[in-house]
Amino acid sequence: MDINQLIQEAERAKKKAYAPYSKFTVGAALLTKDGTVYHGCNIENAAYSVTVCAERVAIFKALSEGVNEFSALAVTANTDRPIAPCGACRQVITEHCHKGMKVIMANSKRETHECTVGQLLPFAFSREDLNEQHDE
Ligand SMILES: O=c1ccn([C@H]2C[C@H](O)[C@@H](CO)O2)c(=O)[nH]1
Ligand SMILES: [Zn+2]
Repeated sequence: MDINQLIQEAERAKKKAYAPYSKFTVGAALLTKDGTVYHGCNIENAAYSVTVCAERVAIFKALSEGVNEFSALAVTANTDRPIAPCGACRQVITEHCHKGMKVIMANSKRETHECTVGQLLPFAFSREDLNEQHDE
């Protein structure tokens, strides 16, 4: 699966978005090591803060099926520049995807921007920081 195909999968996922409040639809496509693609779309809620982004939906779908080895993530929306995942999603992506994994950001004009997970969230707080947890 090449990058353009993965973006196309993200575009398909975007069509399923449930975004009646923002009207801002987002699609994500998560490629697993074995070549399976998990789709994600944003799912909003009348209690706005309960909304889940497309990226996290894709990751949580895979994890909930016992799949946790990923090789690329594509995200797309109707933005002027290729859509950049929000901070909450960057934290979740960092927890479950290796540092060198490619993140492909795109928009509906098929403009793209690529970076690695490590570049997406430098100096990330991670599970390693919890190892030496002491009370004062
Ligand atoms: O990277 C992003 C940024 C935003 N959203 C969603 C959340 C909300 O439903 C809407 C507007 O923020 O877009 C995503 O799914 N992914
Ligand atoms: Zn997000």
